[in-house]
Parts: sequence; C-alpha cells; structure tokens
Amino acid sequence: MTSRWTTAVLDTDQPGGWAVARSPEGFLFDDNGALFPREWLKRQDLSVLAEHGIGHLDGEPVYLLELRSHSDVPGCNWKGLRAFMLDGDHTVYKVLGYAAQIGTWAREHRFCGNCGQAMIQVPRERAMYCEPCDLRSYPRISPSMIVLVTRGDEVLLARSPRFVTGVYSTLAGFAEPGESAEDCLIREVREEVQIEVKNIQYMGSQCWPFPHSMMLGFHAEYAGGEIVCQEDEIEDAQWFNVHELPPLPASRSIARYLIDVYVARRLGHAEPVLPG
Ligand SMILES: NC(=O)C1=CN([C@@H]2O[C@H](COP(=O)(O)OP(=O)(O)OC[C@H]3O[C@@H](n4cnc5c(N)ncnc54)[C@H](O)[C@@H]3O)[C@@H](O)[C@H]2O)C=CC1
Ligand SMILES: [Mg+2]
Ligand SMILES: [Zn+2]
Repeated sequence: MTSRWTTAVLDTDQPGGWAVARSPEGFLFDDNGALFPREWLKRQDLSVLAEHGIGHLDGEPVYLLELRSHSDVPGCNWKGLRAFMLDGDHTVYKVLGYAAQIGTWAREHRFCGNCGQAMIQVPRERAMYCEPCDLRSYPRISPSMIVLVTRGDEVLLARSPRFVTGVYSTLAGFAEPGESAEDCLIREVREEVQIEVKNIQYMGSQCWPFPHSMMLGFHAEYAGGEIVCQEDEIEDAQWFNVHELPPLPASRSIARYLIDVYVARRLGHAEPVLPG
C-alpha cells in the first residue's frame, strides 16, 4: 500500500501547493478542512513567523505557515490538534501532527541554546543552524513508554488528574537519559503504582505529537506488589476485569490499542489494528 502522506523538506521559494496555518489557537479550518490553496492563504492577513515546506499529500506539496498569533479569516475558525485526532480523516491528522511538531520545534529553536544568537533554517535539511557555534538543532522527539500490565483476566488501568472524568488508561512515562526502554517501563510502573512486572513484550509504536512524544507500546505481566498510587501523578489505579472495563482512552491512541488487543485475545475476538 502506498502512503498518501510523505514528509519532505520543500523549497519555500517555489509557488503553489497546499498550506496549513497554525497559531497558538490551533489550526485554521473551514468547511473543506484544514488544507488551503497556499497562494490564497498567503494573501490573508496572517502574522507569519516562519514558513516550512513539510511534505506531499497525494503527490501535492504541503507547506506550514507558523503564526505568531491567530487572526480572523472570513469563513474560517481555529481548532486544536487534539480535536483533529479524535475526529475526521486520519491522514489529515497525520499531516497536521507533523506540521505541529515542525512548527513547535522551529519556534523553540529560533535562537541558539549555546550562544543565544539567531539561528537560520538550513536549506534542504530539517535543521536550524547557528553559524558561530557550527551547531545544528533537529526536531526533538521524546521517547515515552506505555504499558498494559495484566494479571489473567484483569488489566491494570490508572487515572491521571489530567484525564477526562471517569477515563482510565495504561501507564506511561518519558524515558530518562541512560535508560533502556525496558528500564524505563519498569521504573515508571514502580513509581506510579509500586507494582513489579515480568515478561515484557513490545507491541508497537505511535507518534504522539502532544507536543513531541514517540510512544513505544508494551505488554507486561504482573509479578508482584500491591497498588500504591504515586502522589499528584496518579489519582486512582485499579485492576479491572476485561468484562467490566471503565471508560477508555480515544480509539486512535496506542493506549486504547494495547487494551483492545489484550481484551480481544482473552475473549477470542479478532485483534484490532494499531492506527499509524
Ligand atoms: N498515545 C497514547 O495512548 C498515550 C500517550 N501518552 C503520552 O505519553 C507521554 C508521557 O506520559 P506521562 O504519564 O504524562 O509522563 P510521565 O509519567 O513521565 O510524567 C509526566 C512528567 O514528566 C516530565 N516531563 C514532561 N515532558 C518530558 C519530556 N519530554 N521528557 C522527560 N520528562 C518530561 C514532567 O515532569 C511531567 O510532569 C505524554 O506525552 C502523554 O501525552 C500517555 C498516555 C497515553
Ligand atoms: Mg505517567
Ligand atoms: Zn550559537
């Protein structure tokens, strides 16, 4: 299967193509979605911070206009990336997720972290460059482990105070320097619920552009301990029977995929497919 969306570093001096506009309020959209004819979009009254050529959608070039602030465009509105993730065309969400990560990274790397001088976009490469320091900064990706811990018919799910009311999810956390994926997983499960795990199995990965996580998904079996929730991070954690699950995370998340796969295996149903 050929992919509808491929990333590329495009020359912003070339005319034409599609463009998306991103402000701190999210992406601009109208009845046709979030992709606009680029020449039309550039004629609107937008406070453009930077333009990036980000890839091809169905063979057409796509650009990002990263804005300082949002402004009123007749017939259009602004919407956050999360809303595009929850609903609508998955390929468009992938385009916007990539655009958001490039926009965030370029915005946060306008100045050199070493000497503080202005950095420049490197032509034909996704990098910001400081000439005096000969320093290149590339888009940042933060590896995060996410794990479904199980004990027979039971799955361990937890709530962060940040979650939507009632929703329980798998445990997750960012890798620290010096850790393997497995080290991180074991540490996060210990820190968040004081449970020990065994038989760690890699299940798949997912880009999570909020703002730049790369989720590495695992399954692990319970090996010991009683649940003790980490203060401030975990509001509640419980063992749930696969027949009596609480409200779960969004269907496009890897958290949901990890849960759905295990439930399907226990119940002998067809396994779901991880959204890319
Ligand atoms: N796609 C999915 O299904 C899910 C994705 N996630 C994502 O996984 C990531 C990690 O989950 P959490 O439980 O929030 O992490 P966590 O358990 O490591 O705790 C969050 C804390 O980590 C620190 N932190 C923030 N950004 C960091 C970074 N880039 N590197 C290192 N430490 C950082 C902060 O102190 C923050 O309060 C988040 O981006 C979250 O949105 C979480 C659950 C489901
Ligand atoms: Mg966590
Ligand atoms: Zn510098």
